[in-house]
Amino acid sequence: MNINMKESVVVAVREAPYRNTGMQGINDIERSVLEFSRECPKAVIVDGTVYSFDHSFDSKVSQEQLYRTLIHPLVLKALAGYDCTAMAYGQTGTGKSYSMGMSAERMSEEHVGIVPRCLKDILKYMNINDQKENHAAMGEVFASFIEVYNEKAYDLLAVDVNEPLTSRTHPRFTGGTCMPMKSQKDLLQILMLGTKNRHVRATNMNNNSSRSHAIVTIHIQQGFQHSRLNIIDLAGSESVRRTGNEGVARAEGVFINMGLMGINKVMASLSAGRSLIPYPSLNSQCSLTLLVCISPHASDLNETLSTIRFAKNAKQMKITPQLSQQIQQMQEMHQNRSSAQTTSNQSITQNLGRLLPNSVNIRRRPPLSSNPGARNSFSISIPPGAQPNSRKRARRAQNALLSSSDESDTGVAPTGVISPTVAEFLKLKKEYAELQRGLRELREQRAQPEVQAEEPPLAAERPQPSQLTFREFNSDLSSIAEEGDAIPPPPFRIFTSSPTIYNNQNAGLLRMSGVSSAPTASSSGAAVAAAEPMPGRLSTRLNSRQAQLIQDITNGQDQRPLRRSSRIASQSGGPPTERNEPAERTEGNERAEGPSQLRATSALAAIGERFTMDSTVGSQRARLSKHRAELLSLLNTASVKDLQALPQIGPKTAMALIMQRSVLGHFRNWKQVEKLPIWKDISWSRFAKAVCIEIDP
Ligand SMILES: Nc1ncnc2c1ncn2[C@@H]1O[C@H](COP(=O)(O)OP(=O)(O)OP(=O)(O)O)[C@@H](O)[C@H]1O
Repeated sequence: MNINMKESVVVAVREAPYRNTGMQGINDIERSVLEFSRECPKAVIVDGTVYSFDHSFDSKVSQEQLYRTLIHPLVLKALAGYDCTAMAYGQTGTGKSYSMGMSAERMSEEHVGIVPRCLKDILKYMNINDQKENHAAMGEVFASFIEVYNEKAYDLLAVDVNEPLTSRTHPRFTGGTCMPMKSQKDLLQILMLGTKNRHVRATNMNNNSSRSHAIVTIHIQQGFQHSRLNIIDLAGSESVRRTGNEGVARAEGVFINMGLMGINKVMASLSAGRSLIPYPSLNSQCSLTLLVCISPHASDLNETLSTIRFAKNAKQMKITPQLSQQIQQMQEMHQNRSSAQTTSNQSITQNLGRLLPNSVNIRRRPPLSSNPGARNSFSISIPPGAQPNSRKRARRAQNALLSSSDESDTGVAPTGVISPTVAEFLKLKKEYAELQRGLRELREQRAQPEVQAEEPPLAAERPQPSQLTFREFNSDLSSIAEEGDAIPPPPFRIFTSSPTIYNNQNAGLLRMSGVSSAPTASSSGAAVAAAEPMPGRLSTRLNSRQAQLIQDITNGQDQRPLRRSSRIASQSGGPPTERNEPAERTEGNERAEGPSQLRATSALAAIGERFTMDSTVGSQRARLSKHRAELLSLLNTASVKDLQALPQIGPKTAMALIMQRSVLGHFRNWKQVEKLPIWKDISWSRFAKAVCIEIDP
């Protein structure tokens, strides 16, 4: 799923079922004023006029579909650190509370509403489970439940719910009692308490009409990062005449309408570009998803049109979602610490460009369009007198709408800010998969003898180990492993399991045909050309090869091959470079790769050196220690993207590492890294094995 973190306002419309006939469809007595068309899923036709929103749901939409399409992206945004609000608006009795899932009464799976579904996903993504020990949890989740009744806020979870939050005992609005959430059971409890305490009353329009605006806030705490997901069920707009309310109920109705008017004013202010809005969940930095519920009844047409107007105005709001301040500070810290990273990222991109086929797209996103709120909020009117074939015309209009909204989609571009967000994860994951595919293809090409014979790469053109970028190096590791000719056995216990480093996801398996298991420098060129795909597990193969090599070393025959660049150089007739010699770095290279990049590459080069280590235990230990230090410094400076180039580090782990690093300042040692709550099950030991830092020297 592609989520635009900067998409500010999403507006959807949902048709309510018929009040008397339930879901049976068109009522005999009252005609429906709403029409939906499959060809134009974003539009709703209200009494012949087409209105287009971001989503349009008829009365048959399930709660699950509604949640997945409309709210799930908001949950991901909240997890990525944005404050978000989902709000239901509409006439009384049109299903706002039902959609939002504010009630604890009807909890069969089919009818579960938005609040429980949000919490379920948030707990899942944050790895919070009350059945398990929460050592692997990514943070904590809390929830509060308040209502605004007759213009006063009440904490529905407080001991004394009749004490308004704004009273003297609470000099400042506190946001209500926050309860820790570890499971759906915890949520059910607060929903039950809240529903019990919330003001509801039977009216002519709804047996269980909410008389207050209710707000469930899910607080997501990840390190210093605190984001909120507000889920608001507004009380329904009502006409005193139609509800037939008298006395207190009538007064409530007046307050409800006043409150809704206040929200209208806020929206007008936001549309006018003002940013100082005294509403925590409806402001210029909070992503908003608005669900408007409308009635199909002809007798409700005025209210329906008024609701549609509200929705159209909402779409005009100028909202720029911002990461919470703490995250922004952390990002700044991170950017300062690795200011050279941008340059290095660029060089990674350039270098990857060299390595990858043209089809692999690693471009940055284009900048944000100037007015993102202005799209998808338009309508086409069919003049009432212009029948008889208004439906046909409406459909034509819809088609026009469809194509124009598609065009506008391409016009609105997401931000160019590279933030460690869920969208980034998804995008990076995709990019990485493409990248690996590209590398595989490239390797396959390289493995073809005729290609090699035609254009042997010159040693000078080949990137030397210390010049390699992060991913190149990784790919180099795997391609070296694939060539399979150069891997020395681990002569002491530290490396007994080190072959897993080659067995990362990049590794397509190749075997050497017609060459010995430990080829010499002179044979290695031919060996590369003779490489061919071989099924099976690399680690198993390496183990048998190790055994052979251990034997060779024990017999005093050091047949370690030269490094890859040397082999290639010898292939092209040039002089082989010195084994393990640090690559010469030109001035241009220095500039292209920032310090952190150089650290990254040298750290990885240290991993590479393991292939050609001397056999003395002392020097091995010294190298391992250097390698560990360099890799740690890499962990302290690398970006989310770069971290993912390490074996066993996926987007989530990379992001979690960055978060932890921001919280701790930097990682002091590997023990500290090992203790981080980000490693699940055996993921730490896998990672430690894969990057060869598993045993303290
Ligand atoms: N899509 C739906 N499917 C099944 N039942 C629904 C649906 N929408 C609403 N209902 C039912 O209609 C009734 C009124 O819905 P609900 O109380 O959610 O309306 P509301 O808009 O919140 O009203 P109010 O503003 O007066 O509180 C409830 O009994 C609810 O269960």
